[in-house]
Amino acid sequence: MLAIIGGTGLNEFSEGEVVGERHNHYGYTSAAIVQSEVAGRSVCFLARHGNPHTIAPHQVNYRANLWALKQLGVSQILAVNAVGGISPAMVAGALVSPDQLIDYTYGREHTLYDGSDDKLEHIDFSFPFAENLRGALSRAADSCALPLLDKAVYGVTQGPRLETAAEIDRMDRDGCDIVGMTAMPEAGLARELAMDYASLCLVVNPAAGRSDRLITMDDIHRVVDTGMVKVRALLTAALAELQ
Ligand SMILES: CSC[C@H]1O[C@H](OP(=O)(O)O)[C@H](O)[C@@H]1O
Ligand code: HPA
Repeated sequence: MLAIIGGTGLNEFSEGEVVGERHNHYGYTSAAIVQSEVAGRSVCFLARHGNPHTIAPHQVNYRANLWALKQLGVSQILAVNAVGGISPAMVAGALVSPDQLIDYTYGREHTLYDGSDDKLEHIDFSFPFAENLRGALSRAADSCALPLLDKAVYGVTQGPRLETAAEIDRMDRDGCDIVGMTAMPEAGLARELAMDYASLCLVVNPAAGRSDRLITMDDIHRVVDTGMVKVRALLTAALAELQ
């Protein structure tokens, strides 16, 4: 089974049946998980920030979300993320499938190996995003004639505030191309649970200090409104690729 985790601007993917439990031993999932048929396959959808969108990125219960998806038999996750653009190619409106990440978050419940049982594994995380899913996204982008940038480092910040210009300069020096607040611990937990995970990012603003304007939510929402139409088309085509 494949799951889509929607972020800013993607609260619903399609109508469907509520499945699974909202509560597990990690607490409550962000929202009910909804299952439906898309492109001839069964897909689960979970709204990361709740529906309506009220949960801040540092307060998302990533462990409950990932655990609940695993219990439903999910083995592949396509995550949707709104991000800021750092490097010049990452302009507002661009679609990006990152191949690497750097985690700048802190204080989040970021692992299932928390001492609550006797288990401990040090998972390999050299390549955080699954190549089979990234390949499907690239083929889907070709079939929809939608440009998709498939090499980018996603820097994950704590939020919910946006970054300072100096923080973005530092992230640029570190090699980050895009910045968001949610890919970790989500991607790490997916790996701990042996689920393939890839991220489809929509660049919704130039990162702090990367344009001559301040960042406003109005500007972001304008990009989200048009960009999510492309995201939905690309996801639907990717699901067909993954049959
Ligand atoms: C200025 S919008 C910030 C918000 O959008 C992104 O969320 P998501 O990855 O769930 O689409 C970013 O990480 C922040 O949480
Ligand atoms: O500029 C940003 N910074 C962090 N997260 C974001 N999510 C969308 N835009 C941004």
